[in-house]
Amino acid sequence: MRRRLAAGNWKMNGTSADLEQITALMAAHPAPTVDLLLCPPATLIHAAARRVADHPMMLGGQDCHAEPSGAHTGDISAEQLADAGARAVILGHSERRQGHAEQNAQVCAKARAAQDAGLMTVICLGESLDQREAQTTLEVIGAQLADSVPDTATADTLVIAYEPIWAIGTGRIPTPDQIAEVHDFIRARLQQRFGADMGSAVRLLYGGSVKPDNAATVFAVSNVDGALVGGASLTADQFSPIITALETA
Ligand SMILES: O=C[C@H](O)COP(=O)(O)O
Repeated sequence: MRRRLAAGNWKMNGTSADLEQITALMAAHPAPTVDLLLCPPATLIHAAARRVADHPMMLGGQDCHAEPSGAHTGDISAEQLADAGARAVILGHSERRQGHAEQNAQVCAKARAAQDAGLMTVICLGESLDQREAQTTLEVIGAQLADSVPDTATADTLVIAYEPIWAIGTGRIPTPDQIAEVHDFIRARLQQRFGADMGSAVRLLYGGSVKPDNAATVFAVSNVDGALVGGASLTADQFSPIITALETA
């Protein structure tokens, strides 16, 4: 039985004043029955970690470098994220793939580094609108999955997030059938590659315009074990009902 996971990605949003949202979220969910992960900007991880000390909420980074240290100005290593209090890291988000030209091989190297640092990895996959319209979605997802996920991944350290690029921040969301098709495909590919036990244990998140009013519909879909939420994770008022929908799904 996979434990569900509600993950929030603040992207490049938030300053120390927004730590109050984390406090409010913990107050609203003192004993969550699903796993919670919040990925604020790196500047807030340490302070956030102090706030969540006595709460099961996990904190995560939004990217890491593949090397543990060195001359990489502006980058952050997985070890540094862990040292700041992170227990997970998002990797291969489409905003990194597009805005920083990240390739699958880089994502894979980062995932290995994150695993070495003891971090859970949330590896993002997703097709563009052009790719969906050209009916190459499964081909694209299959290639990203094969080349972004390291052979050394384990069920405890690997989470996959399916995020169609055209659904991110647009208010446009795939139909339940479209989500099911991709999630079932990812599940089958994981089972083929890693065997039935591990392939069945890896959690699969959907991401892209998840909001309080559509969360229950998304969570009812086959092989959806939770969500990676962007905009609606920025405030406790918006994120809390999504967490509740997952708890009651
Ligand atoms: O990482 C989160 C996703 O990019 C989804 O963002 P969104 O919920 O704002 O569409």
